Amino acid sequence: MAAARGLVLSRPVTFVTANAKKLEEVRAILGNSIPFQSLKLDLPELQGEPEDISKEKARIAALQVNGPVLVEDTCLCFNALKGLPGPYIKWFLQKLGHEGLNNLLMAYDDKSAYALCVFSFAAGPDSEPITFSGKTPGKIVPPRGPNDFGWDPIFEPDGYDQTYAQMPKEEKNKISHRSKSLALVKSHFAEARFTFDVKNF
Ligand SMILES: O=c1nc[nH]c2c1ncn2[C@H]1C[C@H](O)[C@@H](COP(=O)(O)OP(=O)(O)OP(=O)(O)O)O1
Ligand SMILES: [Mg+2]
Repeated sequence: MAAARGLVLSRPVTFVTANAKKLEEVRAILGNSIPFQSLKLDLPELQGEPEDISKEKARIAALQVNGPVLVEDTCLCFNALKGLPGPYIKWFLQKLGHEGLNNLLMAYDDKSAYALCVFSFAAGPDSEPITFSGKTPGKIVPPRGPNDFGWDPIFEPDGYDQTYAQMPKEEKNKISHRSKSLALVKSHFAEARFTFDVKNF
């Protein structure tokens, strides 16, 4: 029955990430719009363009899970640095900290930046992943607010006088790179009329 209406996923989608904070936000943003389970795996990451990195994560995840997966890769891109650190932000943050990231822009007047989240969905190990990108523009500022998620304290989205870290979670989740990307994932699932074979869950 369901098969005639669209692609049937015989298993729930597994969101694969090693980052508990990402998972928390994805849960809050998706609610029960897409049933998913999560798996904590630190997937290897290619170097290159954000979409390619995200797609490759999805391929590896789908092989490991042997079923439908969602993954995402998040970038923080400084316009003065032509988009860097971009996908390498994790290592820049780890080595330089918030202050060092601010210092990278010391030589430039342009402190503008954007947060980019690229989700990839692979229906299984033999399917080509599809990507969904969400971008939120802002600027890099000295850290303000709680230091509990990555570079949130140094990213002030355009139109706000608070950093991501200072904003209430619901507010961040309304405007974030992650929520914009997930909005596209949701509409893809709605349009593709994915149905879930519930008895297999
Ligand atoms: O909304 C965010 N607000 C602040 N910081 C954030 C956000 N989202 C990711 N981040 C941090 C985590 C990591 O330092 C880097 C992205 O790297 P990225 O490879 O995508 O994340 P990850 O390795 O922590 O988890 P995963 O296992 O899903 O790859 O930026
Ligand atoms: Mg990662």
